Amino acid sequence: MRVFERPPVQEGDSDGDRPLLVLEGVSRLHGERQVLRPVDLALAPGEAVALLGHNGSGKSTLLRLAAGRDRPGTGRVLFAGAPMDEDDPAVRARVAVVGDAPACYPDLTVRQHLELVAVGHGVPDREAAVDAALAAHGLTERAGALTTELSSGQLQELLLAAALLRPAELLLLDEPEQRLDPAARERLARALTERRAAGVTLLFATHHRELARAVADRVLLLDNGHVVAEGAPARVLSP
Ligand SMILES: Nc1ncnc2c1ncn2[C@@H]1O[C@H](COP(=O)(O)OP(=O)(O)OP(=O)(O)O)[C@@H](O)[C@H]1O
Repeated sequence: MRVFERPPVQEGDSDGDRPLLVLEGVSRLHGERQVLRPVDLALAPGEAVALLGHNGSGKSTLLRLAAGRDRPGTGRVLFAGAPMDEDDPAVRARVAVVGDAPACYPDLTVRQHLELVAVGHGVPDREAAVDAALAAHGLTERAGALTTELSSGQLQELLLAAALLRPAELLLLDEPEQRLDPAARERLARALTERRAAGVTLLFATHHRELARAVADRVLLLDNGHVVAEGAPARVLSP
């Protein structure tokens, strides 16, 4: 069943058609094993691309390289025309990442964690923005809980809420649907389609085809480190 409808893509901004994120011949070896074959990928501003593939096919590897969290064996990653550098404050201000390792402040409550993110990124009308983020991610009832007291699904909601609360031009998400129940997955799909409609560029790995269909303009199918198919979700993903 088709659960989510995708809104149309908005017109691009003044950067025109210049890609926001480019991977040029990016590959990765682990020891002797080539876990990612050379990949070329360009994301236009406002484009949403989903990475799909079996466990171990190379999705997280590609995302870590795209985020500048890992260095490619060959090739290079460019963000807004310059080499991707995750330590560059300008890049940090423009790129939000939810990786495969949860990172939270253990001594803060859920609300305090989101407030800190909001302060750090200069979110306007902070209190209302935090309230909206709590509601959008099903966390209103848990606002006063310590982050260490959350269930694994609630923790994932918090990581997503923090990434989506702050302004970002590019969102890099590794299996954002992990540990979420069906209602939370629907909230996630809504939140991502809203960001996409607002012109945010998205690159995300997922095992959930419905999420890819709902959110992505383009899908890359990975198999054993190779990109084996690329195109519109309706073409690449079987019904
Ligand atoms: N640090 C590492 N050392 C050695 N091999 C690694 C390392 N990290 C990843 N790999 C290997 O690289 C391959 C790709 O892993 P990756 O995590 O990118 O896959 P994935 O598509 O994200 O899988 P999943 O869907 O299970 O998250 C796997 O075979 C994995 O074992």
